[in-house]
Amino acid sequence: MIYEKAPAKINLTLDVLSKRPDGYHDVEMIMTTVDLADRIWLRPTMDHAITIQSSHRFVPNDRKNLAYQAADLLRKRYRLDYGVEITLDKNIPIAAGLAGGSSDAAATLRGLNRLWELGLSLDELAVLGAEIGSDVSFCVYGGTAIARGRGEDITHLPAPPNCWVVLAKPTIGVSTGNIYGQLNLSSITHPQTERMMEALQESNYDKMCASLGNVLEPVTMGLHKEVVILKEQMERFGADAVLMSGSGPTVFGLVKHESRVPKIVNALKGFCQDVHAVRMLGEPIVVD
Ligand SMILES: C[C@@](CO)(OP(=O)(O)O)[C@H](O)COP(=O)(O)OP(=O)(O)OC[C@H]1O[C@@H](n2ccc(N)nc2=O)[C@H](O)[C@@H]1O
Ligand SMILES: Nc1ncnc2c1ncn2[C@@H]1O[C@H](COP(=O)(O)OP(=O)(O)O)[C@@H](O)[C@H]1O
Repeated sequence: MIYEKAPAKINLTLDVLSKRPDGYHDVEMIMTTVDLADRIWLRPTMDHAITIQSSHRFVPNDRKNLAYQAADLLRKRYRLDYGVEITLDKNIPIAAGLAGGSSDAAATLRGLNRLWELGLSLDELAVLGAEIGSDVSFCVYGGTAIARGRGEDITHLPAPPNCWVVLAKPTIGVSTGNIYGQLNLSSITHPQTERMMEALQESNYDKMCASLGNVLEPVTMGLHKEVVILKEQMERFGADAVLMSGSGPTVFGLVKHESRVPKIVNALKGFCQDVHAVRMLGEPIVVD
């Protein structure tokens, strides 16, 4: 039995550069992993089937599950007929902008590479991951990186300065495709991606806070007032800087001083069920 941890990501920046002929968008986004993770167990079976067991009733247990698609892709690409039972212990909120499904797929690729002794590098797994979804390549490595192309072109960056991350997800789901579809490219205020990269190089917390930006935030906020309210509340209760992650609806707040975290968490819990206070992970996943 193989165990893998599948951490969530947040977007420190998210810029959209252009719409592509294939329907996707060219993006430029800085992502980092946080210590909120799904747990995945991979158990070999004799029946040549891929099965999914999940602790969460809204997670599909068939081929719609991104972890299933990861196993299926490896089996087809390397002409294998091994059976595997994939058990998912979900902790990352679903359809939240935190890449939970993508991280499960990435962890399944890493884990099956070990279980089936395929000898693939992380770079090779990241290329395969791009066939499953735009965020899977980043999730194969974890850590901190700038992602370009449709998200699959990864350049590693230094870990962010240490701080707390308070995550809060309102009880609405958003469709990533719908949010990209409603973006008006001619009226975008681009985030300061270069400045964020400098902040990470310099390990400058204040500069990192001042450089947060996500062009999808106004789109999701225009559709869901809950996100606007949550961001305002997090700022009011004392987070140093607040941004929506990915296509949302999760909002995260950066907090330098640990003593301020309980007050923010308790205040948010009054009107939002899904609240987590976690640390940045920041460093890439290490494989033996
Ligand atoms: C917005 C981001 C930011 O990290 O994440 P989430 O909010 O989903 O976590 C990503 O770009 C989401 O990546 P991912 O969730 O893997 O998206 P995919 O399954 O590949 O695509 C879902 C849909 O989003 C749109 N899409 C996605 C990526 C991209 N670069 N351009 C797009 O236009 C397309 O309409 C696509 O059909
Ligand atoms: N392993 C998985 N965990 C969560 N959701 C999954 C998984 N596999 C497929 N999905 C589907 O993907 C959709 C988006 O899931 P998720 O990755 O949690 O969101 P996001 O891309 O916004 O971070 C969900 O609606 C769900 O039906």
